[in-house]
Amino acid sequence: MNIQILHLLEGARAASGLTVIIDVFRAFSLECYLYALGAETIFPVDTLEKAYQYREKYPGSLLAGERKGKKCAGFDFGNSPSAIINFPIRGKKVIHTTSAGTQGIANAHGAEEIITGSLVNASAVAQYIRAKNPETVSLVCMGVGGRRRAKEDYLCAEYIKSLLKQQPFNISRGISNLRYDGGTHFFDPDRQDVFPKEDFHLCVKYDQFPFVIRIRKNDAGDTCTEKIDVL
Ligand SMILES: O=C(O)[C@H](CS(=O)(=O)O)OP(=O)(O)O
Repeated sequence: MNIQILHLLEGARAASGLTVIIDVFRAFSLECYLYALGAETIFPVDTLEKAYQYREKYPGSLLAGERKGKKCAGFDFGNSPSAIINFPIRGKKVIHTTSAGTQGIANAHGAEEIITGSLVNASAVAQYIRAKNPETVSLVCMGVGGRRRAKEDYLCAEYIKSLLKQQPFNISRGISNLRYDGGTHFFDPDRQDVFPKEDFHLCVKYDQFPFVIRIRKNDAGDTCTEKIDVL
């Protein structure tokens, strides 16, 4: 198994084989929490226009996501896991657009298969890959806005790689360091309305979900996701 770690939007475009689009803060952590709360499916989209269009197309659906971290106009919620915990999600379709994570999915044209990656389901991702045993695995770290590298996504990629290679890895120490490099904005008192510290804690609870999120097309040909239990 050839494992490559790629970065940002250009990394998504270069990805091949079984591709894991990684976004720890916060897109794919949020999606795991949405599925854990019973979401029926999630539509990851790149543009706001498509998000609003899908809301019309799929009556009763919810809109989630951000631009510059902030909830978009007319959306039901932003990109914050802590904000959805008490929201009635069960059975809902959720349309999700973000600056980095969902852009990675939209740009991974060369991938054979796409799943999402985050610390909260990292072991499940590794288990899924091991079971499939593909020739090539691309771990794509989406970073900040898909344009600037971020420590948390690289940490997640290295962790998944270590699990695949069955090599020791100190994930707890890596997570402790994120508090000071990668996740500092969650501890800025002036930005708690957009990046609450609860989100940091929810996004770094590693290996809590025993499922992966796989990208597929629905009957209408729209890109959506499905939750696959693996552990
Ligand atoms: O909402 C987030 O945490 C980020 C904003 S940005 O990429 O740091 O500008 O979006 P995401 O797509 O989840 O990385």
